[in-house]
Amino acid sequence: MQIIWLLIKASWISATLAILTGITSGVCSARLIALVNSAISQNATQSLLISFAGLSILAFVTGSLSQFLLVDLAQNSVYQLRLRLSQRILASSLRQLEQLGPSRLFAVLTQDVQAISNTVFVIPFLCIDLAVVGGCLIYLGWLSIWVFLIVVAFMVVAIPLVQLLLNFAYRYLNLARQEDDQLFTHFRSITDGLKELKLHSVRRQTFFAEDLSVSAAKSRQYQKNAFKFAALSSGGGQFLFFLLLGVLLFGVPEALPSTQAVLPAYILTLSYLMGPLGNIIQRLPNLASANVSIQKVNRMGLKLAEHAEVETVVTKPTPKDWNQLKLAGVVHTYQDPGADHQFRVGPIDLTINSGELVFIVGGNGSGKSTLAKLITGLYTPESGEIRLDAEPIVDTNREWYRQLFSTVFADYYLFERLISEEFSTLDAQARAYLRKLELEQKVTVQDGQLSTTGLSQGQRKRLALLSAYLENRSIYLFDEWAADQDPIFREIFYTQLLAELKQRGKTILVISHDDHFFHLADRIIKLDYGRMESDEYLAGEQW
Ligand SMILES: Nc1ncnc2c1ncn2[C@@H]1O[C@H](COP(=O)(O)OP(=O)(O)OP(=O)(O)O)[C@@H](O)[C@H]1O
Repeated sequence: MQIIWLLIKASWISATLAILTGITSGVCSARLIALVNSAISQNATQSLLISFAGLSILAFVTGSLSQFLLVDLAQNSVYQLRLRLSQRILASSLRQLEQLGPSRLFAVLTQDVQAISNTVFVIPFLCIDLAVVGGCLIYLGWLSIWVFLIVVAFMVVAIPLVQLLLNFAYRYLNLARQEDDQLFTHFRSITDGLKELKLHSVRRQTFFAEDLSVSAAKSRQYQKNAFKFAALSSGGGQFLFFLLLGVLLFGVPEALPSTQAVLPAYILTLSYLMGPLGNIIQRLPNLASANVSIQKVNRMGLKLAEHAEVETVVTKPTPKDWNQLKLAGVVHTYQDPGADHQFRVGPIDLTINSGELVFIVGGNGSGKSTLAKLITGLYTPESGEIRLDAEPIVDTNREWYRQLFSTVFADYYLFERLISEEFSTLDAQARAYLRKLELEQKVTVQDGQLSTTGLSQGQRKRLALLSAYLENRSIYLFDEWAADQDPIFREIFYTQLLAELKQRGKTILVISHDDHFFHLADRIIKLDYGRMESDEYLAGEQW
């Protein structure tokens, strides 16, 4: 069971201790049953009373200790799983994550990790139950080896039958989990496409009836089937148990008269066993469901690991005085499985000089944002090379290289926490920029934390610009930054803000469709269908 591995991986010492104390507790419980049997069949003596009291206390202490250890272990393993998975996602290549898609990542991070943590919670109880069952079986063997063999033979037939039913449950849970990925995509459509759905009743009804309801119904059906099979296996287990009692009560005394004396003890012990055995059978479907989730997380984890970037802690300072950033024959191809055609950007040969203001222009879908991801090191070129002066950018220094860039992509994410090299002056700098960006009435800054990000699109983009300003890196990249700005602020951006950055010695790459500001660039690179159509230096000083 993979979930047990999860616990052992969290700490094998605690796991071993928990197992040992759990076994002791189980054996004590079984021994207590044996004592009860003795006390019923003989007279209750002083020594039996002392043993009974001692065993009860030992069963309580070892049982509690085992559960405490397992509770710690269980919670630690869920904690580690959450962190490990998040780290793996952070270490994966951007392209790989784009292909997996946010819905699948989100489903794994929330639903699967939750399913695992819910099941891990019942494992401590399951372990104690298993120990009790084990101890009782040993006692039964000691009472009469023949009856024990009959019980074991019965179990050898009964357990695979129950297991068979559980396998069906397991299969349906797997299908339900796969369908839930699809369902999560529809849930995202509800949250992200709320406006469009509200405004278009036919779209809303079609989406609801043909996408969401279909997916939810499939998931419901799979879950129903899964839990019905699980119920059948649990009920079947109980039925088989009573069948066993019947055989012991009515069949065994006929065949083996010598066992008559131990049968009351047998029946008492087996009846005591029913509780823990029932619990185990009931909890097995939970384990199956957690196993599906673990497989899902592992599969995702493995996939992520396959594409994990070389983890490098950036110790080398980012260069401030570089001269040239060179792309030589750089190519990126989008190879989405299922897509009938590929899109290729490149081969791109391009040299960007330090301090240049470069506009990257071209029609929609010409590859501007892809080129930006290649230049910033977010995409690894599938062929060709990027060099910063003499240094080729490879897997081991790509993380270092990325620290050169401050970006505001078209699909930027705005963090409420600001980061700056100078933490002591961060608030003062941020307030100055808030004034410059005409946001001081809307947002305040305290200890590097923005008071709100709930603003208009254009205002949020200004906050993203503020965040980039504070990072104070060598190269700035703006992907259609001005698209959401009013004409006045658009003008301010092109004529003042870019000029100030240039005066501060920054290299600036601006992806833009605003052709009436193109004359302000030092250089214009035009892309067409993934190729560089032109690279034009503009004469004269515009600033
Ligand atoms: N995540 C993606 N998955 C698959 N293909 C993609 C992806 N992003 C871009 N593409 C492909 O690359 C092409 C260029 O996209 P890109 O975003 O680089 O263009 P762009 O010039 O920035 O366009 P726009 O001006 O519309 O922002 C697209 O037409 C599409 O075929």
